[in-house]
Amino acid sequence: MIELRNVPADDVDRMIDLAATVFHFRITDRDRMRDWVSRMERIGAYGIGGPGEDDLAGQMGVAAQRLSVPGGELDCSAVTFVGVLPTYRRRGILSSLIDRMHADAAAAGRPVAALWASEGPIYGRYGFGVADRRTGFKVDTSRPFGLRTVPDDRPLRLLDRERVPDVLGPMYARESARRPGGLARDEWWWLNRLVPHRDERSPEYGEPRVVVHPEGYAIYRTQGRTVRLYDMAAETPRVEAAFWTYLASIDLTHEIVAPERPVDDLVTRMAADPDQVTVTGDSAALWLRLVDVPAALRGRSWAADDTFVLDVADARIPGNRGRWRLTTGAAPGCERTGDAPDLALDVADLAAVYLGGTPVRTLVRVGTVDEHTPGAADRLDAALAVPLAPYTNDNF
Ligand SMILES: CC(=O)SCCNC(=O)CCNC(=O)[C@H](O)C(C)(C)COP(=O)(O)OP(=O)(O)OC[C@H]1O[C@@H](n2cnc3c(N)ncnc32)[C@H](O)[C@@H]1OP(=O)(O)O
Repeated sequence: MIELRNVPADDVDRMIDLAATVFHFRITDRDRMRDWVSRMERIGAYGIGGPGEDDLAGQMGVAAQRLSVPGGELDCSAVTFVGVLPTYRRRGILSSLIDRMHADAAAAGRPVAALWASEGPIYGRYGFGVADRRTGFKVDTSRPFGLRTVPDDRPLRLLDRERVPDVLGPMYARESARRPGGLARDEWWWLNRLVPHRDERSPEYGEPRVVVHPEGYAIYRTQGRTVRLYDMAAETPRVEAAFWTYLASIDLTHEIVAPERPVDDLVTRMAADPDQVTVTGDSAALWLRLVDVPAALRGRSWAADDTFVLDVADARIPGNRGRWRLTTGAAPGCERTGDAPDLALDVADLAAVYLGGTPVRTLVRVGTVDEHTPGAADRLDAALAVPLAPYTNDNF
């Protein structure tokens, strides 16, 4: 029998061991991991009455987060550290952890949940959709890297790592207000996840370097002739051009790799010689779940005044199912209705379009959204439109 319980603080090490087993990693810094897991809400699936009495068979961590959405922020359950031991897999433990997480999020008044998936096929069945993507670039800087955008010429300066939370925090908050998909970063997150002394995933890279401008920052590391960009925020394209120019002109380096950039990053268009920029990847980033559909739809701003009837399917949260009259515009509304739907879609597809990263029109073409009223998909896209593509750079 499996019983779900909150994991007490003195079981945090068991969670870390379980994670190392299921994700196949060696624990190199248990203290830092303990710090991180201790800060989460923790749900454990304990095996009761079997041979492994009181086994921790499965687990989920949930951080109480804030997700930037068009026009503001929403409380969000940020789901992480999910695992089920190989000896307990495929008996419904993950499904029960997800149901418990949904119930907890609803009770805490969090209209959305979000996660990064270890594998693409896992979370769609639970109503998660890919809300934003990341693009990777490689820039050849073995010859001068000219830009068509005139860089902002105010001076850049290097910043000590310890000052990162204070100096970059407000800049990141402004970036999140401009661009949906950002998660709140506290001091611990900045120091331990954005600028740790060592990048555990790519330990060949050196110490983090942080370069700041009055209207932005870039975090990078170097290794041999390569500059790797980790994070960048720029309030204007000219500031962004200043950072690309800086990164391209670091002495003794020949290339920039930037594997985790927004899909609308300007570097490909700014480059005077487009052949110097290669797109190296495109991958799913944040998976979003609308736990409370009407609250989530009322909780973002909209780019056009319109009204839609949406027929929403949801295999796991009955309260979301059925027809909703969505009013977009200055005073958004979302109420139940019996009227005929303009569009019918699964809650996972509603999550995929929610931040403006995927056009509804595209999902109609894919065949997963039904357009009952001709033109409704285009109208909803106009209402969902955002000036900057959604982007999440915190893989939690
Ligand atoms: C946010 C994060 O932390 S992402 C990290 C997720 N964790 C991992 O990838 C670590 C390694 N894997 C595991 O620990 C486990 O296999 C888990 C957590 C992915 C799945 O746990 P389980 O308890 O086995 O899942 P559960 O039995 O509830 O499966 C429910 C359904 O999802 C399906 N499913 C589960 N995992 C997978 C998968 N990796 N790929 C495809 N389908 C899957 C099952 O087949 C089942 O389908 P069904 O309802 O049609 O029969």
